[in-house]
Parts: sequence; structure tokens; C-alpha cells
Amino acid sequence: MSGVIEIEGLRKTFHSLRHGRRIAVDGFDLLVEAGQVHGFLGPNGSGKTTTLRALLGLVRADAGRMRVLGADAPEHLPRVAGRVGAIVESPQFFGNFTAYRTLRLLAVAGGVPVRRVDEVLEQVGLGDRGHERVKGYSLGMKQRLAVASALLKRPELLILDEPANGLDPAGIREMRDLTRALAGNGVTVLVSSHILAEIELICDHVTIISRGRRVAAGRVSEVLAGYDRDECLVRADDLPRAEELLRAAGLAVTVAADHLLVGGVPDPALVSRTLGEQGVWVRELAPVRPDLESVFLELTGAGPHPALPRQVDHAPADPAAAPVIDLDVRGVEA
Ligand SMILES: Nc1ncnc2c1ncn2[C@@H]1O[C@H](COP(=O)(O)OP(=O)(O)OP(=O)(O)O)[C@@H](O)[C@H]1O
Repeated sequence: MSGVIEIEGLRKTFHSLRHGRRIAVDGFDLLVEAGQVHGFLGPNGSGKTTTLRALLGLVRADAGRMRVLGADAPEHLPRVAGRVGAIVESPQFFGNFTAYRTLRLLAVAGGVPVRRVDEVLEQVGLGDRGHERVKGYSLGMKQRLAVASALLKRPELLILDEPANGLDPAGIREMRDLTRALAGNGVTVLVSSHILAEIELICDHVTIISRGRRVAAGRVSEVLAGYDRDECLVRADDLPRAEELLRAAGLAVTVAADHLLVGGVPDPALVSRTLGEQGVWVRELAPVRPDLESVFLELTGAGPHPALPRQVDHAPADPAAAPVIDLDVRGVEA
């Protein structure tokens, strides 16, 4: 494999007195290639944050092979740290500092020319608010400030863990536009989320994780196509008769309150012809295409999967898990 991020067979188990042994990531694979805006999608507690923290050396993996921009991670991350920007968890800054002062400090500490501060403030849409104190910022503005700090070094790869978390619709939209703009400038982006619509709007590729395992990966359109069952929604003047005729024609029919769902119909004309020839008139005939939400729900289903006899849950993160590598990661509380 060759990519900007390569993860193979990642495993991480947490042990605690209170909760015992908990498998957070269970042989997980991820491949992100240059130029992709890659969605990392999974329900709460499925292992997204643990994967990103392991990749960045914030938690020690039990097994697996990880590479970032060709460097083995996390051991050789410092070699490429200047080319990677990462925001895990929520941003936290000194409230009494302005955004400008915050970024200036980070620029100086990171050996970045100070003129870059104005550029990144502009880039994240804080150009006219940069000299206000951060404590007066909305959560969305703090999130954008976090992105600005990650952009100081002009990263080739940006890792964003749940960037839309806690944001209102306007904030979510701002983050979405920002992510798209960054991708448009050639930055490879890995964005984790449990918000399907966001991933569908922003990302060209997706990896879906469930219970610590990869359950789907690829181009968003290809993942969706794999779940296209050539279904049609049918409304007709005589629905029971329509059901009878379509079943007699060998089609799979599911009955809903005011319509039928007919599966295995690559050409909807088959439905209108079958019904029309018997004097049943079609009122509505619409192909049903899968969206990421239906695929996601099917793949990650709420109930236990027979092949995966283990549950993950929502226990709080262990604060004792200390960073082992000083990468340019903004992983802090709001
Ligand atoms: N430090 C930790 N100690 C113990 N268990 C942990 C720790 N961190 C994560 N876990 C457990 O590992 C599992 C995966 O958690 P993780 O935070 O990686 O999921 P997630 O997909 O990021 O979820 P969310 O969308 O809710 O952030 C959960 O069962 C969680 O309780």
C-alpha cells in the first residue's frame, strides 16, 4: 500500500479496574491517498478517536502498522510533523489572549514566520476578528482558530477529529466551507465524524468503522453503488392489485402504508408496463438510491453482529493516556 496515511491491522485494548478489558480498535485498516478528502465515519464509541490518537502517538497501540507521509508512526512522526496538522478533540485556548497573539506565540515556537499569522487568520475567515480576545469567541470561531493553528506550517495533511461537534448549523457550514477550501488548495484531509450528511457533503472517499473494525471503504459513490438494490417506490390507483401483479412478475415487493417498494428493477419501465398491461395505473414511480445514512445504518446496525461478539460502549476516556510524541496536535478542551 502507498498513501498519505496507511494503517494496517491496528489494535488497541483498554484495561481499567472499573470497566475491565475493552477492545476499542480491532484489526482496523485505513488508506488515505494524496489529495483525498477522506471521511472517517462511525457511530459513537466505534474507535475513531482511538485510531487517530494511536496514529499521532497520543495512545500506544497494541499491534498494527501505521505510516504517515511515508514515516512509520508514531516512532518517526517527528520527521514529518511539520507537514501534518491535526486537531483531536475540542480546541482550548487562553481566553485572555487574542487569536493573533495565540497564533503568534505558536508561530514563534514552531519557527514559522510571523507574517503567516495574518494569512491563516484570513484563510479561516477570522481576518477581521483576530484582535479580539478568544473568550469572546463562539465555539465555531474557536474551532476555526484551532484550524488556523494547524495551518501555520502549511501542512500537506490535515487531520480533523469531529470538527462539527457541538457547532450550530452556521458553525457546521463554516467548517464545511473551510474544509472544502483547504481541499481545493491541495491539502489532503482526513475528517472523522458521526454526522453522515457532513461526510456526504464534504468527502470524496470514506472509511466506515464499526466496533473497531473497518466495514466499508472507498470512493463515496462506489460505496453507495455497492448498496444500490435497484429499488423503486411505486404508488398506484389499486395498491393491493399492484402488489399482486408485481409479485406474480417475480419482483420482490415490500408493502408500506401508501406505497410499495419494489426491488431488483434496473429499469422502472418494467413496473409501469407490468401494471399498465393489467389496467392498474401508476401514480408515482421513483428510483430509490441508497444514501450514506442507509448504508451506514445497515453496516453499523445498533444490534450486536453475529460475527462480532463484542460490544464497545461510551465510557469516558482515560485521562492517564499521556502523549508520547510532541506533534503539532491541538487536542484540548473547550
Ligand atoms: N482511554 C480510554 N480508556 C478506556 N476506554 C477507552 C479509552 N478511550 C476510548 N475508550 C473506549 O474505546 C471505545 C472507542 O472509543 P473512541 O473514543 O475511540 O470512539 P469514537 O468512535 O471516537 O466515539 P465518539 O464518536 O463518541 O467520539 C469506547 O468503548 C471507549 O469507551
